[in-house]
Amino acid sequence: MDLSLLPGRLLFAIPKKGRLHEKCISLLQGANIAFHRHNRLDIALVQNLPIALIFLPAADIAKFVGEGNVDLGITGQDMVEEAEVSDKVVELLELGFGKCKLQVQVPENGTISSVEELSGKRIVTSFKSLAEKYFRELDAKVLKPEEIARGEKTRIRYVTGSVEASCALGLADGIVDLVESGETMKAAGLHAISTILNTQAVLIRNKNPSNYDLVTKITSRIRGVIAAEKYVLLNYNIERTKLKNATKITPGRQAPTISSLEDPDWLAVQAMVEKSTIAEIMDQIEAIGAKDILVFTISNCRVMVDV
Ligand SMILES: Nc1ncnc2c1ncn2[C@@H]1O[C@H](COP(=O)(O)OP(=O)(O)OP(=O)(O)O)[C@@H](O)[C@H]1O
Ligand SMILES: O=P(O)(O)OC[C@H]1O[C@H](OP(=O)(O)OP(=O)(O)O)[C@H](O)[C@@H]1O
Repeated sequence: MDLSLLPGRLLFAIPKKGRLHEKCISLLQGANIAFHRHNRLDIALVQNLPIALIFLPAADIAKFVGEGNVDLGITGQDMVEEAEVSDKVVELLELGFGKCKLQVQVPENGTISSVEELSGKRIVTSFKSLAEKYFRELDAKVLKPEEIARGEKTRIRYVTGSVEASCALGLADGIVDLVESGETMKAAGLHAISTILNTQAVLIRNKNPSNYDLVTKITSRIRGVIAAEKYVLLNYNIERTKLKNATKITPGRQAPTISSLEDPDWLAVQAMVEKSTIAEIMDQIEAIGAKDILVFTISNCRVMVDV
């Protein structure tokens, strides 16, 4: 990595591959952060802003942002917690993708049905520090001090992947692993008995970024891209007498835009609506008499909404 190119540039770490990578690339495109990544290079200079993109494993980004001199990064909240840097980074935005849960799982046909029964037994995971913290607190409640003093605490073993096979292969009594659809857990004959945390991809910065103004600009652009993906613009016409009922259904983000029509008995309404609810919303307003219902996608925006 040719570090001579970096002075004066904000360092922005992006997952170099894996399930978060593609979404991150489309976020950068939506935020007009233009770059060309040469094959196999882990650094790309942004052409239209003083930024250098650093492509790293998602598992390492939290450490580089929290303890290194990387200013900004995108990774999973689980990675931030696992890296034990949550006190060293500032979470700027939840990005709405990469959602999953870190859960304690045991064999469905086994004898263990609660986490308390796992205290003192064997756990396998790729999230060693999170699992150790969780079971240290559990052991303190469940085990006697003399049992802990005798070393009878829960034993946490680290594996890099295929954690779900650990019970069947006799290495563990339970596992701590991520669950998104639940397919892997089900296929492995496991079920969840406790959730340690919910996680999604986040934009994080370190406590003293090299360029606050640029961090603010990037955050605002990415917030706009996320909001534009989450919302659509709904337009429709409604009789003036039904406006109150209609705007209860489509209150908009701050308030709906109401425009008059040539026909004094009718009004035009425009409101932002969450994409995930648009079909149901259209059903409801059509049922009360809305006409000419049109939905427009938002290519980009700057609105302060929870994303
Ligand atoms: N089903 C899932 N399995 C693993 N990680 C997931 C899942 N769903 C969302 N994530 C998020 O993605 C992060 C893992 O991304 P990462 O790129 O490190 O691994 P990966 O997608 O499994 O790719 P690779 O195995 O090539 O490293 C997790 O920490 C979590 O935040
Ligand atoms: O609930 P699901 O949608 O099935 O996803 C959860 C699985 O995905 C991840 O494994 P990954 O696919 O990254 O492979 P790995 O086991 O090598 O980590 C994770 O470790 C779980 O095993």
